[in-house]
Amino acid sequence: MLKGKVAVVTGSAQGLGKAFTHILLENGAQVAMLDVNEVMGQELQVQLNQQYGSDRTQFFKADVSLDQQFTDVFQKILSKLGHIDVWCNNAGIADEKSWEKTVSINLSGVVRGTYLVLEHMKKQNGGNGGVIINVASLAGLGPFPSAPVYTATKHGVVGFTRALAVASQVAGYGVRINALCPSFVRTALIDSFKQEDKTGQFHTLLPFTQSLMDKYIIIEVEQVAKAFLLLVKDESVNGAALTVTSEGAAYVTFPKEVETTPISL
Ligand SMILES: NC(=O)C1=CN([C@@H]2O[C@H](COP(=O)(O)OP(=O)(O)OC[C@H]3O[C@@H](n4cnc5c(N)ncnc54)[C@H](O)[C@@H]3O)[C@@H](O)[C@H]2O)C=CC1
Ligand SMILES: CCCCCC(=O)CC\C=C/C=C/C=C/[C@@H](O)[C@@H](O)CCCC(=O)O
Repeated sequence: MLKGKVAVVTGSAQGLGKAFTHILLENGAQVAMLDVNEVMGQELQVQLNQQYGSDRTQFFKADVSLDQQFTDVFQKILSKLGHIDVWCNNAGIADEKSWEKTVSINLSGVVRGTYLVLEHMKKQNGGNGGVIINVASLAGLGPFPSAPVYTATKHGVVGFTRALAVASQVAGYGVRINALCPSFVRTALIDSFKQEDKTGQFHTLLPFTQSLMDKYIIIEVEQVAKAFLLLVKDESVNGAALTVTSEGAAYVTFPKEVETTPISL
């Protein structure tokens, strides 16, 4: 039960972020929705307030790639809701043509959101601790050939999450940080990634991408939301990467040492 808890979800106007918002509300939390899409965000807030009660959700427009805007909205959320117990860096895009934008949202936006809330949550600053879930991808664990920059951002999210989780444990922040690594999920993002204005030079790999989608079998947002809730609730989990595929959810076991093959120079 998350009654009395305050959660923030970036990219919550649709897709996975909307599903995370629903499951948080179903479990009693109050949710601050943050998204660059103001129209969809405000429409969803009206729907959710009707479904769960008028004091349960608030929408804030913000672009996670813009430092000052994101910081200002963070302060607004804090002043309105008082404290934050759960933070989900979910906002993300897949655009190999505008690859700098992909990096600034998928990686820089995650770092920015994490550092903003960490200062509030960590016990050294008088915080009450909390949990941060960073949405990566299976492409954060292995190469997704048709989207090398997207792959790089998701690998970065996994690495950043795992490193910060250890730092938090060693420093005694009282904050858990975990990565969520879904396979293909039925949202607008994977549809958009079939368009040449998103795939750029890798448009020729579309048949390969489709074969990968067929191999991994597209899953539904609700399946990923259940895994998300597990990371929110299980206070024993820190520094984990939780995969979600058509076969279910599974924690990644990272090798203690990377396997190498010596060569003579
Ligand atoms: N759909 C999939 O197959 C998978 C998605 N993911 C990740 O899940 C996360 C959510 O993706 P989906 O729900 O599929 O996408 P989506 O496109 O359905 O939703 C993304 C949401 O993020 C918002 N957003 C985009 N840029 C933003 C920005 N700069 N600032 C604030 N909000 C912004 C959009 O307005 C949208 O509401 C992303 O990080 C994505 O990489 C990971 C694995 C699989
Ligand atoms: C760019 C569109 C992104 C869509 C959203 C996602 O994040 C989907 C990620 C889903 C699957 C990624 C699979 C990556 C697999 C690699 O680890 C590697 O196994 C692929 C190599 C090809 C193969 O042998 O299957």
